[in-house]
Amino acid sequence: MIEARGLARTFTGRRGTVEAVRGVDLSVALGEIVGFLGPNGAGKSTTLRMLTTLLAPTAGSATVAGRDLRTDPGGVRRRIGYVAQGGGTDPSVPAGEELELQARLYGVADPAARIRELARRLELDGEGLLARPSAAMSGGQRRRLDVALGLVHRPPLVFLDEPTTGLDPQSRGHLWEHIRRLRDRDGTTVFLTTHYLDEADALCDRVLIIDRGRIVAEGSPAELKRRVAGDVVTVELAGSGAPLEQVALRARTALAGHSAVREATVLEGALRLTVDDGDRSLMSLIRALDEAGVELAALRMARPTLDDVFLTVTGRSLRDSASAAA
Ligand SMILES: Nc1ncnc2c1ncn2[C@@H]1O[C@H](COP(=O)(O)OP(=O)(O)OP(=O)(O)O)[C@@H](O)[C@H]1O
Repeated sequence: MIEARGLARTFTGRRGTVEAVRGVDLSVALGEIVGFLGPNGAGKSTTLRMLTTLLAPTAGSATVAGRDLRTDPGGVRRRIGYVAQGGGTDPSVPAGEELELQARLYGVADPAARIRELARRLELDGEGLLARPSAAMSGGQRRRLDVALGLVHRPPLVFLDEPTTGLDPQSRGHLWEHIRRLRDRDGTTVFLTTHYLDEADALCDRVLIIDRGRIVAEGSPAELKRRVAGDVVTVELAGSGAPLEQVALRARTALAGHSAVREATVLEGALRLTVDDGDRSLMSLIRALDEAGVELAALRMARPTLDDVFLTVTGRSLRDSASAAA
């Protein structure tokens, strides 16, 4: 659905040159929900604006929905939907009229039927809702209207720029459901940007992490977390009279040669392990400790977050970078 090679964009202004996107390669397959994750200013919107023909690349090439970005931008536009950050509705125009105008712009065959269908799917069919201007809607309703506008012409590929920014947790979860249904029911490919770690994790089949204009990691959320960070296992020990620190050191020695253990630290009388594929290695860790006569009080496994992944590949926390730039 998307193949981009060496996509780059430089902005030159009075304050100098900004290399917003520095040679991005990416592939998106049919029917995937792909998340573009990165801190503020990483280059997400610039990449999205290039892929949607709104901004000309300084270098590189891309095929989007089967059309060449440079030679056939009109073809790309007809085949994609784009929902901008903050949407594009006129706050004073009734929602139904906005949808109708959009349907006519794209030459949709039976606009009224398409609008009814979209309103039903995106729960905009409540009492008098389409007669209201977006200024008189809740944040969640307005966002669903933005998405409906991007879908009027049934595009096989839709771009969503920070679709849930500013929404309360309930409305965010609600919109995620709608986005999943787009994929599951219509096979629509979704490419979205976000700086929410939990959103990328919960919603996306695949995540591309961008930092300072470059893609620094990609994979499914589970793959990324497994590949880059391992799992964190905390082993609490039963002393049976012996000082815990001593038992912890014995436990560490027992696991020193274990193939899944990457790192073992004694911390406040417990053993903290970073292990490969915790799900599979947990049983053999317990066995090794048992064979060494180490008595366990409790065992906890925590999954690394996408922030751990970002930390591993960039040396910075995405949370800190995001709040520092905001
Ligand atoms: N028109 C422009 N002129 C100059 N610099 C720009 C322009 N648009 C973007 N930039 C710069 O390019 C870099 C990338 O911006 P971009 O908006 O793509 O980041 P982003 O990852 O989408 O951030 P956010 O999460 O805040 O939307 C930033 O340093 C930004 O200041």
